[in-house]
Amino acid sequence: MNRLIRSFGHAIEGIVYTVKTQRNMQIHIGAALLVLFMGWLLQISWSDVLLVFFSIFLVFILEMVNTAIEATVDLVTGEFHPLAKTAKDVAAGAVLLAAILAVIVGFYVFLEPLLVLLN
Ligand SMILES: Nc1ncnc2c1ncn2[C@@H]1O[C@H](COP(=O)(O)OP(=O)(O)OP(=O)(O)O)[C@@H](O)[C@H]1O
Repeated sequence: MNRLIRSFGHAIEGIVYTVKTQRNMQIHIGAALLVLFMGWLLQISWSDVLLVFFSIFLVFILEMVNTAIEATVDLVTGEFHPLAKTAKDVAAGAVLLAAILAVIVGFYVFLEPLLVLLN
């Protein structure tokens, strides 16, 4: 049980580290809070809330994996290496893809209620 609690503590440390040190993560959190507030204002359906949560968490998760890969690469080498570049670029690309998906979901969920509100 103690081991389980310790693992949980390490996981929380990882989340806190990412939020504290990664500017992109802070931007993702700001954007997520804004989107959730908009969802509340526009009274989007529960299934759309779920969709929004999935996209938000996907971006958070990949930003954390990206941070882990960056730390690992920096641990292994401080020198310029084509494989280090590949590892970091691919990880960053994964975050970008998740962010694009989040924008697509945003359009799908918010476009209609926004148009209704504006009319
Ligand atoms: N050791 C290295 N060898 C080769 N290229 C590298 C190396 N370290 C970084 N790069 C290149 O520089 C880019 C930026 O790397 P860096 O470690 O500064 O990430 P970052 O800009 O802090 O990323 P993020 O904004 O996601 O935190 C990488 O995507 C990669 O193209």
